[in-house]
Amino acid sequence: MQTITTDLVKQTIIKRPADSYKGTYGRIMLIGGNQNFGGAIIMAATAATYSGAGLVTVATDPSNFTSLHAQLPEAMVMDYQNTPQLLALLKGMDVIVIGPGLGTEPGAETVLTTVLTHVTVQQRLVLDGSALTLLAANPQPLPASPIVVTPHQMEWQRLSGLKIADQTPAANQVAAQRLHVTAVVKAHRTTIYAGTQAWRNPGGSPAMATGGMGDTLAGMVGGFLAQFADFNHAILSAVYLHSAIADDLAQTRYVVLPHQISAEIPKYMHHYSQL
Ligand SMILES: NC(=O)C1=CN([C@@H]2O[C@H](COP(=O)(O)OP(=O)(O)OC[C@H]3O[C@@H](n4cnc5c(N)ncnc54)[C@H](OP(=O)(O)O)[C@@H]3O)[C@@H](O)[C@H]2O)[C@@H](O)CC1
Ligand SMILES: Nc1ncnc2c1ncn2[C@@H]1O[C@H](COP(=O)(O)OP(=O)(O)O)[C@@H](O)[C@H]1O
Ligand SMILES: [Mg+2]
Repeated sequence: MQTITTDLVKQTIIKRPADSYKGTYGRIMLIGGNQNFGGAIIMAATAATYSGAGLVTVATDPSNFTSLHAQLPEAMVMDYQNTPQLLALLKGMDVIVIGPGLGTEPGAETVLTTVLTHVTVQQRLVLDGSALTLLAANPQPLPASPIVVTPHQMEWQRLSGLKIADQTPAANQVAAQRLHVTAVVKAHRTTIYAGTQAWRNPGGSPAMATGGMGDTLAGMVGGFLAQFADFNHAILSAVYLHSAIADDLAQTRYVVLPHQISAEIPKYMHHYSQL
């Protein structure tokens, strides 16, 4: 297993060409946030936007529109239950993140199925949180698109069938290959599996153990995938930076909040782009 290096991150986060515009940096849709978990999709969308995604659309429960806009006026919104509009907007997306705060009610299952059956091979897909729990409870075929899943250990148990105690690197690798996904198995030391390759994230601390920390990572992964061509390197760089920022903040803080990480992302990306 390789450790993710700063070299990989600095090679991934490149200087922006002068002759570029918002379309250059990707169109991303983040889908989730039911009436109870609006914060999750707000945190994910904030992370995607602060990661530099060019155009951000959030498909969520309408009860979240105002709070989302108060936090993130850069984002566009739509009602995730409006299937015709969802299908129309999905077509133009480069990246789709689904799951943060989506919940597991039947309506959420319908949204997930709509996305899984319409996403194209050109689109990159991030499956997190409730999307993984729904998939595990009711397996359905995954599209041929590049897919990354970002489970915590219980979500990975549900999805892979591996009990937490059995989630060894070798078993995780086999499971990721069987699912045809890149798997970011989150833990104190997160490990990432893609085909025959595996990486270990060197950072992270218990100061990160706050609700929304994974939602923020899912948004960062989506934001990086919207901009950086190499699929796995974009994912690895997002995982690395998420915990690197948290570790720096934790030097003077007992707990690090997800939105504090998002606020730091542009500064850290600038730093790595200059190296
Ligand atoms: N502000 C918001 O809107 C927020 C909304 N959120 C959204 O809520 C949705 C549900 O996501 P979820 O992760 O909260 O619940 P679920 O999938 O049932 O997993 C929890 C179960 O797994 C167990 N467990 C064992 N190991 C574990 C581990 N390493 N890490 C974590 N859990 C571990 C754990 O064990 P226990 O804690 O009981 O010991 C418990 O039994 C999802 O859409 C998410 O995006 C959240 O992000 C919070 C902020
Ligand atoms: N003790 C810890 N050490 C390192 N990282 C941690 C620790 N606790 C939590 N994290 C990180 O926080 C995130 C938690 O993700 P997740 O459980 O999905 O959160 P949520 O769904 O509430 O947003 C993961 O990136 C995980 O690696
Ligand atoms: Mg989560």
